[in-house]
Amino acid sequence: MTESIRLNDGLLLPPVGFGTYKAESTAEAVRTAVECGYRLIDTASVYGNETEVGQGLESSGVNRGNLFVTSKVWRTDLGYNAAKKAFEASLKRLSLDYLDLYLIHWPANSRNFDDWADVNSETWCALEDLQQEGLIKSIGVSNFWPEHLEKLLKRARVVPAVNQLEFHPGYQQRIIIELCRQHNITVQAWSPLARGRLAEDEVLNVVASKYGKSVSQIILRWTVQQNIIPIPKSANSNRIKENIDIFDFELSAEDMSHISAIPQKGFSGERPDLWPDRQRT
Ligand SMILES: NC(=O)C1=CN([C@@H]2O[C@H](COP(=O)(O)OP(=O)(O)OC[C@H]3O[C@@H](n4cnc5c(N)ncnc54)[C@H](OP(=O)(O)O)[C@@H]3O)[C@@H](O)[C@H]2O)C=CC1
Ligand SMILES: O=C1CO[C@H](CO)[C@@H](O)[C@@H]1O
Repeated sequence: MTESIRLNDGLLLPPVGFGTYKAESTAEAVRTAVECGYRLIDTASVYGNETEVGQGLESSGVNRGNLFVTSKVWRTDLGYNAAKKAFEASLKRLSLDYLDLYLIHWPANSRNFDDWADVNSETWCALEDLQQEGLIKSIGVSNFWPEHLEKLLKRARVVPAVNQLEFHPGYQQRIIIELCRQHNITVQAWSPLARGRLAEDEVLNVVASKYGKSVSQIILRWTVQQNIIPIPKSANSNRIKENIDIFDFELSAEDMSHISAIPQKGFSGERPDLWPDRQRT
C-alpha cells in the first residue's frame, strides 16, 4: 500500500479499509483481509459481528498496534450515558482495550428529536471524554450532512477527525465533502462499490479495459486519488485481494474527470434526515 492519510488529530490511517457489514463468516473474512494487507477494519454495534471481528483480528497474529479498528454508536444509543455504555459494550465484544476510531453512526435529526442538535452534541461529548480517557484514539461522525456538522462544530471541543459517508461515482455528495475539506475532516467512503450497482456502467467499463483492471479496482483507485478512504466489503478471498491491489497504477486526470462526470444514479436511498420515518426515497 502507498501513503497513509493523516487525520486532523495526527493519527495515520491506511488509505483503504475493510468493511464487515453482512460479511459472511466474519472472523475468517477479517483474518483473510489482514493477511492480504488490510490494517483498517470497519465494524459497528448494529452489524452484530464485533465478537467475530475481534476473533478474526486475534487469529491474524498481527500486533494490535499495527491494526486500526473502527466501531460506531448506533441510533438507539444516542445521548451521553447511552453512548458511553454502548462504547464499553463494543470494546468488550471486540476483546480490545481501546479503539482507534469511534463514530456516531447516524445523527439525530429533526424528525426524531425536537432537540436533535443537543442530542448529537451530548453524544459527541461522550466521545470526547472517552478520547480524553485514552480509550479511543480518534473520534468522528458518519452520515452527517452540513446542518448536523455545522451545529456540532459550534459546541464541540474536538473537531471530528472523520465523516464516513456514502460515496462512490454514482453518489458523490460534493457539498458535504467540500465542507469536510474546509474543516480538515477526512472522508471515509461507505458502500464504495455501490454494492454492485455500477458494475455495468459504460464509462467505468471502458476505463477498466484501458488499464487492464476490474471496475471495482477503478472505482477504488478513483476514490483514493481524492484522499478519500474507501472501506469495501467482501467475503470472497479473491475479491478481498483485488480490492486492495490498486497501488500499481494511477488514473490520469482525464479519466478521473470522466468518472466524476458519471450521472448520479447509484444512491442507496439512505439519508440522515429521514430516519426513522423511512429510509428509502
Ligand atoms: N456508516 C454507515 O452508515 C455505513 C457503513 N458501511 C460500511 O462500509 C462497508 C462497505 O460498504 P457495503 O455496503 O458493504 O458495500 P460495498 O460497496 O463495499 O459492496 C459490497 C458488495 O460488493 C461485492 N464485492 C466486493 N468486492 C467486489 C469486487 N471486487 N467485485 C465484485 N463485487 C464485489 C460484495 O460481495 P462479496 O462479499 O461476495 O465479494 C458485496 O456484495 C460496510 O461493510 C460497512 O463496514 C456500509 C453502509 C453504511
Ligand atoms: O452501516 C450500515 C450498514 O448498512 C445498513 C443498511 O444499508 C446501514 O443502514 C447502516 O448505516
